[in-house]
Amino acid sequence: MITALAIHNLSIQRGDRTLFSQFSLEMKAGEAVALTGRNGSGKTSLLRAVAGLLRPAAGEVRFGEVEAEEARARGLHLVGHLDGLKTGRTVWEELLFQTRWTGGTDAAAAAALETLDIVRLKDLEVRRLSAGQRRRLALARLVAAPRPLWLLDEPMAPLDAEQRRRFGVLMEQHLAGGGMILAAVHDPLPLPARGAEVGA
Ligand SMILES: Nc1ncnc2c1ncn2[C@@H]1O[C@H](COP(=O)(O)OP(=O)(O)OP(=O)(O)O)[C@@H](O)[C@H]1O
Repeated sequence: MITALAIHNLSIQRGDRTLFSQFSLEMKAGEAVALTGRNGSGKTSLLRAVAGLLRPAAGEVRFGEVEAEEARARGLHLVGHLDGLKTGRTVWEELLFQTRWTGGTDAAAAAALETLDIVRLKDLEVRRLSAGQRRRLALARLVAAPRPLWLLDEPMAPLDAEQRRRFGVLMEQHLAGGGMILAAVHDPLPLPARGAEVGA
């Protein structure tokens, strides 16, 4: 179980540009941090580096006592703004695939449909979903396969007011259960969160 995240002096380069350097942040269980910064400052790149999908030019990421490879394989979820969904599957097929892949049960996937309010979309192809519905499907894996660290890239952006409220409650519950949330946002998170600016 990951109970801490420490990012130390991280630098990220894309092409020949240094997006940011010497970025440091520490978090512990129960905390949320809102990553802010102008478009292109490197928020998405930072989340991908924490998830191990992008190699930083310098610095390190530690997950408390848990070894990085194990933490990344089983201790975190990254929900990006491209959502990572296969558009030809139905909602239920895609959620089952994502849930099994990340270690959740079929029963938990069924419960996640309810939690994210997408039961009636179950048999629809992912390509037919609206942006907000698609995001809710992407977020469903957070509850279908519980993992302590949520890395969220503009999670609320396509959600309407009611769905933002519902997802706010889910985030609160995750934190209350000892989870951590690191979220790239342009609007404030609907819960108490520290701020950290990228590329300032
Ligand atoms: N593979 C790549 N090669 C070169 N540059 C890249 C590559 N991927 C991303 N970039 C650039 O890196 C910069 C940072 O992108 P990133 O998506 O991390 O920013 P962001 O802070 O999340 O932005 P936004 O607020 O617009 O979502 C951008 O200028 C982007 O064009």
